[in-house]
Amino acid sequence: MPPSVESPVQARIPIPVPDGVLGSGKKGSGGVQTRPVGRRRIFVQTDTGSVLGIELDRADNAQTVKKKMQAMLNVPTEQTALMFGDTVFKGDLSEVRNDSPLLLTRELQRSLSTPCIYPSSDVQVAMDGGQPFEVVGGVRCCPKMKRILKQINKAINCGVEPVAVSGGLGGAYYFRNTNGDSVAIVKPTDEEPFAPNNPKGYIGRSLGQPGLKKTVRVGETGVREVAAYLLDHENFAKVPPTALVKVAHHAFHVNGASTVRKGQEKGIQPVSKIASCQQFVHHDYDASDHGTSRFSVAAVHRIGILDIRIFNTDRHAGNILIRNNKSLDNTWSYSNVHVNESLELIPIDHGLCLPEALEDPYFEWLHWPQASVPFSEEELDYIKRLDQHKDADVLRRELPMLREVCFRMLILSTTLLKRAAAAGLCLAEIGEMMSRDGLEEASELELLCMQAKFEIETELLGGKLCCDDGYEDAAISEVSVGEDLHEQFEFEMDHEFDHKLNFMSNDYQLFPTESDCVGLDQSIFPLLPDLPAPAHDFNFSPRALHPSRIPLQIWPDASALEEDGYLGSSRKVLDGGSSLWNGRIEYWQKLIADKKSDMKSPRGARAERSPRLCAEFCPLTEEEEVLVFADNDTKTNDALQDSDLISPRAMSLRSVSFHNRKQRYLDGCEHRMPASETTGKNNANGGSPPFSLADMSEKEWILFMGHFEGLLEEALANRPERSVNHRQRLGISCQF
Ligand SMILES: Nc1ncnc2c1ncn2[C@@H]1O[C@H](COP(=O)(O)OP(=O)(O)OP(=O)(O)O)[C@@H](O)[C@H]1O
Repeated sequence: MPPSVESPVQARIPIPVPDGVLGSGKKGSGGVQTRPVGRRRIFVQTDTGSVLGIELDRADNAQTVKKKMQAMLNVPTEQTALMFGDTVFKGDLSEVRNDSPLLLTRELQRSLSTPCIYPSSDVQVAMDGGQPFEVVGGVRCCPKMKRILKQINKAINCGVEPVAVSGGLGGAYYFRNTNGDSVAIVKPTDEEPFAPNNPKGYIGRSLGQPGLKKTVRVGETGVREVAAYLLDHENFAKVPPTALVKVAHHAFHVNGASTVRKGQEKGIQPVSKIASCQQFVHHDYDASDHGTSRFSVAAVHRIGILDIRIFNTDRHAGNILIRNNKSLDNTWSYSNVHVNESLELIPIDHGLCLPEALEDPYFEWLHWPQASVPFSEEELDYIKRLDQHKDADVLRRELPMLREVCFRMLILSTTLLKRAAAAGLCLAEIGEMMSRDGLEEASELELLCMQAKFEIETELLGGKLCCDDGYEDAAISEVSVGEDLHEQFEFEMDHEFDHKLNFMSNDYQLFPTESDCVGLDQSIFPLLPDLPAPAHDFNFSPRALHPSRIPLQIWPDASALEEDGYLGSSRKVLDGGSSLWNGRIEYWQKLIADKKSDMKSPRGARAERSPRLCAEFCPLTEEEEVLVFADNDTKTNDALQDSDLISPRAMSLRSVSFHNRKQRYLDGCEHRMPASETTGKNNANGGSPPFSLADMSEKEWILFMGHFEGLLEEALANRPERSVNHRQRLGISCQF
């Protein structure tokens, strides 16, 4: 049977086997459940949008599928990969489920400027014999959606046309019932901004390449819309029912297609696409048309809680629809907030949530007064009942085409929400922790993540140091696991990220504050804030981060140390692993704080500024050993803080207030990062390069979350009183 040709669809993948490990598990063998092998139909989509419906036989494998694609669509099979989500099929296809859409894409998608090839206009389009609307993801939880789709199918068969939506950057269509009322908004994935068939001129990238937000790929917003609905338990935030559908209609836009191609002539089948389909919500206006101070606290909190969980990067006012429900008319005041209960807030457009890296989120509500009102008991109870690992499993099951890193993002941000809410933070404070303060600054959350990652890499490497250069050990090779798909995404940001991590390392270890150095001869401190930029030929990857290298790359004349023979002996010091390493850092800080006056010679001072070298010069006393290594022992830490043995600045970094740490980090970047690194080369949206959760192995991810939770707890414990911020924000940002 010849394969039928379909229009662009988004890759759909079979259900992965959840492994239950922190909800972050690798997919099972092949990443999919084993299903009985037999004749199946799959959809294969090229990254330019063309789709083939292919009947799979037992004997078929990745190569035979590629050959069929070549025969029908004239797509080259060389250097292409057949994939869904994170999984790449090299041969066997026995685990692919019926109706799974796969993506055939070029293996080396290195550059955003790669020219886009559009579907050739002579492609024949054929229907697969089904209804115009068929669900391919997310409907199991949504009987309401089934009813809506039934209405639409009936209307389409009666000739009711959809209406193109004029607003927004992507292609969207209101589908109607037989009465002509809009019942759903449909957004085809290949009409997203930058996608090949965008009707508004925002084209130029292939499916799978970084999209409008670099951390969400072109063609992958639809599945996120569904994810937001599935995560909105109890319809707490009122996300309208949403499903992923395969829908065929000639009204859809196909760039470069003739009228005939679009199927407007009799006998020509309409194009079908993969799209998100969301219930149409009757509304009066959106939040950009209305003064926000009359929104109820509860309504704002509900949307805010969702936004934090899903790490929404696109909650602008236009994405909150307002319905004036007169039957609920009830106006009341809380503090300075005058609330009108009749205004119902409905969140829409969640295509840019669950990014593949820590973006700068966008929360329109961040400075609304309602966000500074403490959570209610009901809200706290809801947050407490959230289970990020179960949520990740729900998404794995219902939307297996979502990438693993999205599940990690969900786990990370829900963990933040739960911990922060339990610690008494209000919505605005949690939102602020996630938000960057200006384009170039990292958020508190990013800094926590960077520190957690730094700690685990140090830990993994510290435990493995040995011989030779110590880089090619098991720990490092695990760290280096990088899948092709992630490499594409990381390609452009690796360089910046390397620098950022380096600077962070510098900050932690070799960046005393000015007060530490009062009275010292500045000329003997080449590492003060006017430190020259690090040597650019020292551009190691975070994956190859190695404690013994850290001081070298910022040490202006490291070769001199090598000549003096310091480096060889200092390696021994590191053999004890990260706690020893941390201990040396603390000890070095102590030296800076307590022994300033003893630093007589440049060489002596220089040596004492190195945590590795200080161990050679000034071994710890027994008492100091106890104190310095009691990193996680609060009791001892308290005792340490009270004692005069070590100055406050010499305490563990964990006891340094987070804001100070952030400031030092940012100051460090400012002083040390050359202009070319801070401008123009960052992500497409401007700002700091995002922190990626993708390049961690399973083992690292588990370790990472452990460290992250510990650091988060300490950061929360060290925060200033909430009420102070609360009052300030109410007074400054709102007018009533
Ligand atoms: N569920 C819905 N019910 C009613 N109208 C909707 C719904 N979802 C979206 N709309 C309308 O369609 C418009 C475009 O939708 P949406 O904002 O989701 O598209 P977009 O292309 O992602 O937009 P943007 O470029 O603003 O992110 C919205 O401004 C809104 O008026």
